[in-house]
Amino acid sequence: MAESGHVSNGGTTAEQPKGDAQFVVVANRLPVDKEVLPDGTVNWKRSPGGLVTALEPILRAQTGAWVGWSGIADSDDNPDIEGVEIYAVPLSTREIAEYYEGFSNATLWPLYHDVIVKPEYHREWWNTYVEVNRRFAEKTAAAAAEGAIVWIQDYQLQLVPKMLRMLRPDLKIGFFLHIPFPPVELFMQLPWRTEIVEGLLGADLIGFHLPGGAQNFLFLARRLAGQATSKGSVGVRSRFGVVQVGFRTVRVGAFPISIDSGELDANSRSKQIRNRALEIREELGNPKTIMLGVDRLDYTKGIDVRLKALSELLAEKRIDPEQTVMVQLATPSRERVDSYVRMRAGIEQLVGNINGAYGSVGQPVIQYLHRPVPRDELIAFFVAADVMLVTPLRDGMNLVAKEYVACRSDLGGALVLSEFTGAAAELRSAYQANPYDLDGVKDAIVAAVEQTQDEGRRRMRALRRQVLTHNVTKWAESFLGTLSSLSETAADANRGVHLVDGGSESSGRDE
Ligand SMILES: Nc1ncnc2c1ncn2[C@@H]1O[C@H](COP(=O)(O)OP(=O)(O)O)[C@@H](O)[C@H]1O
Ligand SMILES: O=P(O)(O)OC[C@H]1O[C@H](O[C@H]2O[C@H](CO)[C@@H](O)[C@H](O)[C@H]2O)[C@H](O)[C@@H](O)[C@@H]1O
Repeated sequence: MAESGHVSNGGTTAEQPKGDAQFVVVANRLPVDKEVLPDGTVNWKRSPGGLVTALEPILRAQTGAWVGWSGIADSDDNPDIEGVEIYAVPLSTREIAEYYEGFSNATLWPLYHDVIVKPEYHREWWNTYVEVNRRFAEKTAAAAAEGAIVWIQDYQLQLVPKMLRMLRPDLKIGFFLHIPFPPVELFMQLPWRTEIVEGLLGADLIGFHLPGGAQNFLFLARRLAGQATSKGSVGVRSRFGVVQVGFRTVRVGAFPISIDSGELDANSRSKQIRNRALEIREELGNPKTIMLGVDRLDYTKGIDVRLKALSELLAEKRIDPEQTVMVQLATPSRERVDSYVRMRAGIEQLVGNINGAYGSVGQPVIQYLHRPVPRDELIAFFVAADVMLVTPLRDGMNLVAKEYVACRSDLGGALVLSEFTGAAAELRSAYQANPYDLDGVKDAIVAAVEQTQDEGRRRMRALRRQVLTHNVTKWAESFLGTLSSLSETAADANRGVHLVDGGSESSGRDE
């Protein structure tokens, strides 16, 4: 890899225009969604995600800026948000097809999620990914003040750290990956694997949800970028890995994201939500058991897994269709990507098959909504659900699992959770199962349905202890605290760390 310090000496220009933001967040999407009211007026609504909730106060407390795309094709909208400078990066229809739907969501997304569907490798998609990442880097360089802290988010922007460092070596740059970082054998498929690893190594701190992702990355930094790295195990918010890039030291760590658990806990206790939860149960025909799934409609989420498990349990009469209703809330997602179109058809066919076989007139076993549900309604569903089904084949974290737990101050309900979510590492008291083992999933569902009240309360208490003490603010503070405190010099940074020399691409495996 071209050592960034070296490149920056030759490649940066003193005249690079600078902005005034001391803290800059860079993400594929802006923190607001455009809403056109019936009278034609435009309103920009804050996006509901946890990332926005956690970062907004940090952005407002200083001169903060957010660089991102508005989510609309060919738009030069640059919304005004009080307290945060917005730097919109416009994307053309072609760029959305090639950078967002193509390279981000039909190449990287399936590759990083265990190749559940086959990743597509197209050179023109890659070229557009490079172009768009460059545009994000340039916008960020223009927004950031001298010495500012910049936090780049996620797989859509993995080249931005290096591009930005070349433009602005004065910045402190953090990067966080919200999806899993794959095992070496899968990552090696990527024709542009070295460029991606080198792109990330432009950061001072690279964060993953889990230590396993951090360790996969360290191996690849040694193997593909030929850099010396630390070899010991990475801890959670501790024992950071080290990559020595020339005179620069890059830290690599695990920072599991969370939710605004306090706010959800408080909202879910309100009388209005409690009443709505009771109403939902009534509307569903007062079944003994309400099961719930809440997901973006994505093949990684294992919606088919839970439907197949339920179908077999109904066939084996281990679950009574007269006493059970499953609600599946599915937000439309990436609807122009082929694999999503196929998956939606498959899920809707399964829902139809199950209702056809086990439902009765006016009483389907599965109630399926293909649309986002307003936040308060979603909270009421969490409060109403006896069994929450979270069964992804692979998921970086899965915030839904944590949201369910935060909403159960009554200590009711049970969480069935795939082992292959990031959340499984923290939510040990859930009914965990391997989503590829259908019998295991079925047993977990039955155990959750049949749990005694005492057992349920014991498990939920333990889950809530974890979720309420580790909220999204703690996540942001632990990442940004680590980034701000990093030592400037390699000598300081590496004190006591044993580094293993890197091998080049052609030298074969070094372990
Ligand atoms: N049908 C839905 N209606 C409203 N919100 C939803 C729906 N499905 C998912 N969400 C919200 O979207 C977020 C999903 O986050 P997460 O589980 O981490 O998965 P991902 O980010 O991959 O979609 C959660 O905050 C969840 O409440
Ligand atoms: O922006 P979209 O293409 O509509 O997709 C929505 C987001 O999906 C991904 O979420 C991930 O981040 C969550 C929070 O860290 C994590 O819990 C989940 O497991 C991940 O799948 C994606 O990473 C985001 O960039 C997207 O905006």
